[in-house]
Amino acid sequence: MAIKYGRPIELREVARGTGAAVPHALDLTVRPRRNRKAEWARRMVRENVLTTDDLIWPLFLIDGNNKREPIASMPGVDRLSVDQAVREAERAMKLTIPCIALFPYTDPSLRDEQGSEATNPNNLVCQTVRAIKKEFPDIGILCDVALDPFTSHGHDGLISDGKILNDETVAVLVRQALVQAEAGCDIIAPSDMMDGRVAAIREGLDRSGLLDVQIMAYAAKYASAFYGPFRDAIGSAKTLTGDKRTYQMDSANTDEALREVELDIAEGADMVMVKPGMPYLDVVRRVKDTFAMPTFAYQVSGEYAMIAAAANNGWLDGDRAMMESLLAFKRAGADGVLSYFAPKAAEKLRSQG
Ligand SMILES: NCC(=O)CCC(=O)O
Ligand SMILES: [Mg+2]
Repeated sequence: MAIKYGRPIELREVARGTGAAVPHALDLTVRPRRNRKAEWARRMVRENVLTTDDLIWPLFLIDGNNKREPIASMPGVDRLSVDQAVREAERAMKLTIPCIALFPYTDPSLRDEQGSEATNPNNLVCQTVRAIKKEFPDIGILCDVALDPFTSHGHDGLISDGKILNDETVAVLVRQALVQAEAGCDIIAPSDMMDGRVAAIREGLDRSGLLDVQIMAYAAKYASAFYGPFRDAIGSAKTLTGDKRTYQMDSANTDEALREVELDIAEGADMVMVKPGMPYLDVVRRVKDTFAMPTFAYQVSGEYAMIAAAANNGWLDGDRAMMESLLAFKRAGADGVLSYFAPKAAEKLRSQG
């Protein structure tokens, strides 16, 4: 007898004699709805759970003091001055969110062709890392490595004749990773998609004695339309020339994602990431099943904006859509999610006890 998912396929033939006793009842041995009949029953058979441990909270930084600047395309998300970022780190601690991620809005006067501010040991990111670590040494801090918040052209790397240079960029990224790690950052997260950057950064960290600094590689990062609001947030939307398709992945591909992830693991990544999130859950599943590595997904700004905007219009229940979208990452096999919903979701999870 053929068996599928633990049950004989010919079940209907073998299971029943004369049918059910209740009038009008269908002759069904198996009724999947029984396991959904009450909340306690649903809890008993629930396969995946979201907890605050699954959340990484990205924060946007801006120069100044006691400043919070709303981002129009990301309702509910602000750019924060260093002191305010410290307060949000405290909020994350209290909500038991294990890790925050930092993204700077660099003053336009500090942006140049080379993204020089990226390697300034006193840039906004490094200042914030030091300020947070001083007050809250026990929260994890992730810093992005890429040049786009710092370049006048909005690209993640150095440009020559319209071409993004790989190897020259990697050398700068190593220096960027080092200033961040020296400031006290716990996880270096290269998001630039240059080839060979994970190996180069690992070597740079090890040579500087920063052996415990982890690397979370944005291993499969796609050239996506869903990054729009993020580019508003860091101020690169207006300046970006062209697109990022010569370094970020083509959304049509998944085998290529496996090759990218495999390379980053071989080069020393401790954790890998797929980005964006919701439109790429198939990639998350394949990566997790293939490599069994700590696997993260980034629910990016456009995904946040879609849900937030629809909720603000009364078109869907924002809280339920948020929780459903986050649980979907767990179902796809992710160990955690970078999400702008992190504090709101954590508050909800904690109120549910
Ligand atoms: N390197 C970080 C990002 O590009 C974030 C994109 C987004 O949230 O849209
Ligand atoms: Mg790669």
